[in-house]
Amino acid sequence: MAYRFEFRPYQRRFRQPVRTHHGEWQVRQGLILKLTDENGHSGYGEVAPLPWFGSETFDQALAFCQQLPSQLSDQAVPSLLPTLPACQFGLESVFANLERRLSPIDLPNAQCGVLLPRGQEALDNWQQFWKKGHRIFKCKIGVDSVAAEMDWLEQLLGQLPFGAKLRLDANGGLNELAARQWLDWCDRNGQRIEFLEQPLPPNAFDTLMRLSYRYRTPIALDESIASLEQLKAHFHRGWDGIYVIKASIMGSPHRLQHFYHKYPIDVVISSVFETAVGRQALIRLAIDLAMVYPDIPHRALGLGTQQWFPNDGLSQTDWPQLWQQLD
Ligand SMILES: O=C(O)CCC(=O)C1=CC=C[C@@H](O)[C@@H]1C(=O)O
Ligand SMILES: [Mg+2]
Repeated sequence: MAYRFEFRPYQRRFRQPVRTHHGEWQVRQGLILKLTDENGHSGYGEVAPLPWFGSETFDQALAFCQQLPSQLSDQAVPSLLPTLPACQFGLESVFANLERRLSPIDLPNAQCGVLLPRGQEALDNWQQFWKKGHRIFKCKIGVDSVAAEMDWLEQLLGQLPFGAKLRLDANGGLNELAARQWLDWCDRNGQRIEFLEQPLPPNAFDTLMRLSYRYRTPIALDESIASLEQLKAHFHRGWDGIYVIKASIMGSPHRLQHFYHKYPIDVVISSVFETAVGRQALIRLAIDLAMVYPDIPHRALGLGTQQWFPNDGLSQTDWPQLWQQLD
């Protein structure tokens, strides 16, 4: 069967820059894909590059989409180069969305971790999310001094009810001493810290392994395992911590699911600040993975990022309307 392929670039300015050890991120650029079959049914997908995690750039993804024919067959996808993981994910998703014809669903808020702003704004904002049912809160560290960030987070823990859990994310921005200070701090805060994400850069694998044995608080990796090849390498080198999977930049979701069938690793499906189109593909993937091993407890998804954008219509799940407004 032949399908009409269309794509529309988008860009979304964050309400405030996302400040991490990588720097300040002001605008999210991506592409929405649309595939229409001969009966007029359409499916949608999203290409959301994250080059500082190792994916292609937006310009490379745009150039790739521009050179695709306007008529695609379903053999078009598997042959993508591994250097275009966000395009690979988007194309497999658009075919799956068309073929499965599932209506958009949402997550219960308790199953969706919220990325809070830093500092005083986190103290001012967490309650609105708690009232909406969120129980998992993520905070970025590794930007200011350890002392200043610990002071802020102790204030936050002092305000959070005991049912809440914190995820800390250093984006590889700590050195070993600071990582040990943070892990000691996490251990001293008992069960209230779910994990410490990427305390050291990806090239510090041996130290990350050592720290994962020395401290009780789990260590989660995302920059280290940004591609499926890196994920497999970490698994076979013995990483038995948490895998934060940014599936939107990890290429084929089918290949990821195939690996998970064989090795049910401890996974968090995490956002790269996609629109509702990409977010829906991640929710579907998370459900598919959970259904493989329904008896394993599954961690909340890291998809609580919509509040970082103004109400620009790209968080809605009325995709024909979302598509129209990109014209
Ligand atoms: O994982 C989450 O809970 C939210 C998404 C998130 O934290 C990130 C998305 C994209 C890039 C980074 O700034 C950051 C991360 O490092 O996980
Ligand atoms: Mg992270």
